[in-house]
Amino acid sequence: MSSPGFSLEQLMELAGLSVAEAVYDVIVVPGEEGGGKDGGGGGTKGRKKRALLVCGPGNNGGDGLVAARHLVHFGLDATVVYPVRSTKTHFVNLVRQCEDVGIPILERVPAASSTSHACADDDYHDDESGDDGRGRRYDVVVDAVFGFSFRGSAPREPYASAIAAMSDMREKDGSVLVSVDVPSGWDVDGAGGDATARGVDLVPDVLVSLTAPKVFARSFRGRHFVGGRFLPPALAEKYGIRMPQYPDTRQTMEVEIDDGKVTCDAGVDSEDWAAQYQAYLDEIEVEKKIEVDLKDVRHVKVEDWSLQYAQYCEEKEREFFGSRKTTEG
Ligand SMILES: NC(=O)C1=CN([C@@H]2O[C@H](COP(=O)(O)OP(=O)(O)OC[C@H]3O[C@@H](n4cnc5c(N)ncnc54)[C@H](O)[C@@H]3O)[C@@H](O)[C@H]2O)[C@H](O)CC1
Repeated sequence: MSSPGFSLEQLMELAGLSVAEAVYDVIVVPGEEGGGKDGGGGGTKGRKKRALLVCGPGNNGGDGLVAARHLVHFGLDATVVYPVRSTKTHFVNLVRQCEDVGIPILERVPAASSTSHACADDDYHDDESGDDGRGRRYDVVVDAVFGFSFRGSAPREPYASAIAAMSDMREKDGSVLVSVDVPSGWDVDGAGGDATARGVDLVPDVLVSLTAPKVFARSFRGRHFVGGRFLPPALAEKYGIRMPQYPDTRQTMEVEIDDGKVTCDAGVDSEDWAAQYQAYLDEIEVEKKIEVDLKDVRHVKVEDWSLQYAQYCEEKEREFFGSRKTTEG
């Protein structure tokens, strides 16, 4: 089988673009002040919509950096929080690309606007802390702290505080909270409630699943987009991965998973897709035939993802056909 041949950089660019598209759809209302096609996402009338993107140490954080840049191109005002900067060249470049379009890079999540002026801690009023001192309210906060490689019982600092601060902004400022791939601190194979039990109090309004929804998403109750339109159809077909039928040029589509039932109302063949996707979920749950679902692929290190993915598929193919020969023969 030939490798899909994508580099991590390419996948991340497409993933981040999907996130930006979903964020735009959620917060920019056409015709409203500061939104809509006539004025762009930032609009020429009213103030620009403001996005705060909180980026973690891994590739989930990279998706956030990419999304920030696209949001600026879409006309929004973006600010990035990147507490611990990766020294990998690609990430250094992503930060530079953000700075080149005027995105401030902060080290800490600013206090919610409703508390910032009352905050006794003067740290909150210097550039290092992140608060611009104007009690700025963000229309949307993007949680790109941890994705599918989050491990352990609880997030370590500085991320535990960053996650708590995002929740605070949602509660106190009414910012829309959008999580990238997996809400930070949630168990990718568990249910959302598990996180609360572990003291992670983050409940996003919106989830953008990349490539395919992970297991926890069955219990997610907010708005749910699937993005990351890059899996070659032949590969998806060969391994039974039901991909969304993205409409026209869209990078995302909105879906609904309600008590395990998948529905979606966007685009071409969406009804077929919903049925197929439901079958896929059932299949991976019960049959465990060729397990090339993304739940397993996530254990592959994302660096050199495409090569390892191809090797993984080959291995599964050998296992499947090998065992079938033994059973049949
Ligand atoms: N689906 C796709 O095809 C693509 C998905 N992408 C995104 O990549 C992330 C997964 O990236 P990865 O680098 O493997 O991991 P994370 O970003 O989730 O985090 C790893 C990072 O976090 C640290 N860490 C883990 N647990 C803890 C903890 N308890 N406390 C503190 N720190 C922790 C760990 O040390 C690492 O530094 C996926 O979800 C998508 O968003 C790609 O962009 C490409 C395509």
